[in-house]
Amino acid sequence: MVNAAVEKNKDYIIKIDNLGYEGEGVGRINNFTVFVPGALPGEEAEIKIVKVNKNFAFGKLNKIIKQSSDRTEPMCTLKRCGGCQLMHLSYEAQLKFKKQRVIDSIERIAKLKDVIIYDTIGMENPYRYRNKAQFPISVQNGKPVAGFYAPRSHEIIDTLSCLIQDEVSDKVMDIIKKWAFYNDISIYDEAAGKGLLRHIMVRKALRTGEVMVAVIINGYDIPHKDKLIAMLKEQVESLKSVVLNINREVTNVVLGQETKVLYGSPTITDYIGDLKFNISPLSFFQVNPIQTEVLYSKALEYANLTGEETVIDAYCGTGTISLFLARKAKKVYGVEIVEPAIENAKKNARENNISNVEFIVGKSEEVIPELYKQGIKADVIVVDPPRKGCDEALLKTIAAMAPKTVVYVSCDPGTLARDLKYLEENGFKVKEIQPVDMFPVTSHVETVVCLSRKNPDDRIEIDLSLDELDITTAESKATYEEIKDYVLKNHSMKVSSLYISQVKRKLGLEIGTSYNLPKSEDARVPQCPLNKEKAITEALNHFSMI
Ligand SMILES: C[S@@+](CC[C@H](N)C(=O)[O-])C[C@H]1O[C@@H](n2cnc3c(N)ncnc32)[C@H](O)[C@@H]1O
Repeated sequence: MVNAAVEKNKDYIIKIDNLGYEGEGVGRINNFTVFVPGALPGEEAEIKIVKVNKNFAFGKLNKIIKQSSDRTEPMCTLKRCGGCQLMHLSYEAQLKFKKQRVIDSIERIAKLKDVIIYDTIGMENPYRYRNKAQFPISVQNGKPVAGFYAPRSHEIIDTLSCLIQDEVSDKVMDIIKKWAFYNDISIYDEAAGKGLLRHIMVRKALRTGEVMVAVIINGYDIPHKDKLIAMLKEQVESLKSVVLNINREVTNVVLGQETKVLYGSPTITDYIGDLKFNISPLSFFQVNPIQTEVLYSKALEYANLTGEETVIDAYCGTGTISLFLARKAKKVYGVEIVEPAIENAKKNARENNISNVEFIVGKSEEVIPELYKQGIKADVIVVDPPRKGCDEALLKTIAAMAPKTVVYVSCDPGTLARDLKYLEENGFKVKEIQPVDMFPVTSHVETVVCLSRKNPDDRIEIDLSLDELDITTAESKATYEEIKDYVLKNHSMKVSSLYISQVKRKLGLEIGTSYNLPKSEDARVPQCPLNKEKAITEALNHFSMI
């Protein structure tokens, strides 16, 4: 693309002003925004422009002319892996960056001023903290490779040792690559949708040391499985479970719905605090067990329970937060969409002798309005949604239920700020915000927020009929603007709200009423071209909306 400000393949000198949300340096050339992965604020660098969009460009770092005092030598030797965006930034500066990201979203999106936002709680050792590794597998030069994708690409960077994973995952990846190579196991080709071996997942329980290996395949079985099990048993200490996960779909989603046990148990066990949890391959379990204790303690503190409260834990996964809360509350309802996670949650409650908790399978935005309809009103509601944030139907129900406290646990400051804005406008006050570093050396930020009802004596201050609650919506909540930004940034194309609506409707997602689409696809209404449809579909995938 020709652009008056910058030219592709040309070298420039740039001053970096700040860090973008994905950890890239951001500066301006001729008043035009340029993202430079690897560059830091305060640095002056020589870069080559590698991509030019209408509103911004990407530069490749050639040489640092003036270095930031926050720069550190990354401990990892992989230069092009897209896994850790901030390893070149001192840990102290990473924590500041994460706090600033939260402040920016709260001010820019939620438009809230004078909110207490604490410093990010970091880790003593910000390496080897993950309890779950999940790598795609592919073939390069005739050999299997596994690792993160290079940034903005589907090229796998073969990772012999990943410094944010437990050492056991390095060992398991090596064993499976060797087993696949020597036994001529076919490897999945993403473009063709053919081949057997797709992904490897390794989970290790921090406290018990138990290890689970999941082999994700585009098929129903693997040849030479006895050899694989023998190799794993011989070399992996505390191997508790080897499973096959069947994923025959042409999709970016890693795990399929069907799992078969090849060896040992279908679950592994770990502890958070003194609570014991069963974890199955499909269930969500926080990946940083040390910081999970910090996060949950904060959530419990914010819930401020006396033993008399009815609590709802929306998006409860395997019931971890629910069980933490149950010991201090009268009754807890946990709601989660993944059925095996709810089965684990029920088992977890039994094994921890906790009986005042009820787990319900379903979408929070459908189940919780239904509970409200049945007359159940929570005193405290905890939400811990995926990145796309809370569905509006759930937020409406929270506003109608008017609990005295809402605790919002979030892994995306943008959607968090959007939802806080809604809650502030509908009866709640944001009291304080605590970022917790769950994902050191990456650009991801986890936050826990305490909100209280603005008028504590007026329980139902929002006149909201249940008919208004769109409890059937399956639509998640990346905004149209977020989808447009994604498409612009990744495909250099502008897409209209109309086109997004058309694609969402085609995919069976509901459309916000404000777009007021015609009942039939009138020939006079412009139709989304295929290339834009593909880009929008990718964005919807990215935001986990499909
Ligand atoms: C960020 S995780 C939180 C899990 C749990 N609170 C924890 O700390 O382990 C989000 C969870 O929401 C679940 N989920 C996603 N969409 C959902 C929905 N619409 N309704 C209920 N649960 C949903 C996911 O399966 C996942 O378990």
